[in-house]
Amino acid sequence: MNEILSTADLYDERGDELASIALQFQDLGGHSSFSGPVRTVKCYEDNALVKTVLGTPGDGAVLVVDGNGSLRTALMGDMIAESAVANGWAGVVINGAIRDRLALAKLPFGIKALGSNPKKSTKTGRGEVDVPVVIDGVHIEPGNMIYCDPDGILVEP
Ligand SMILES: O=C([O-])CC(=O)C(=O)O
Repeated sequence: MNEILSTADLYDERGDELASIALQFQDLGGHSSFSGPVRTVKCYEDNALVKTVLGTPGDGAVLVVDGNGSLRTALMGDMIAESAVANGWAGVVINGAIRDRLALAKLPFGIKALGSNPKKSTKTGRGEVDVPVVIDGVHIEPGNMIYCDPDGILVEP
């Protein structure tokens, strides 16, 4: 995202055309302002799909991971995040937990997540890729634009 245009400025310009996610995510990456077209993974305490998708070219997209809000296992750590950076992803929004906070904070990457847990996720590959997801009542589809900064998250349908 253009660092000058904040989500608050964007909201003032566009209003309720943009959906705002009220859930209070933490900013855990080295970039706290980021935006891009959405791709999605829906999974539950299993991060094999997150790893696979972030290991493919991101072309500036933001991966929205609907982990159903579980804080019991980490859906991303420093290795997966480093691969995402190398593959050109702009960032991730994880409705769930991450781990390796200290390393993630140093990466040139946007990360919003609910919190952290050192416990690994399973890796069975269960879940879905590029399906519509709902986070805190906001419907998010692959291809929507998402704008993130320290104030919050706006989704453009
Ligand atoms: O492998 C995992 O489940 C997550 C992780 O620790 C990493 O990305 O480094």
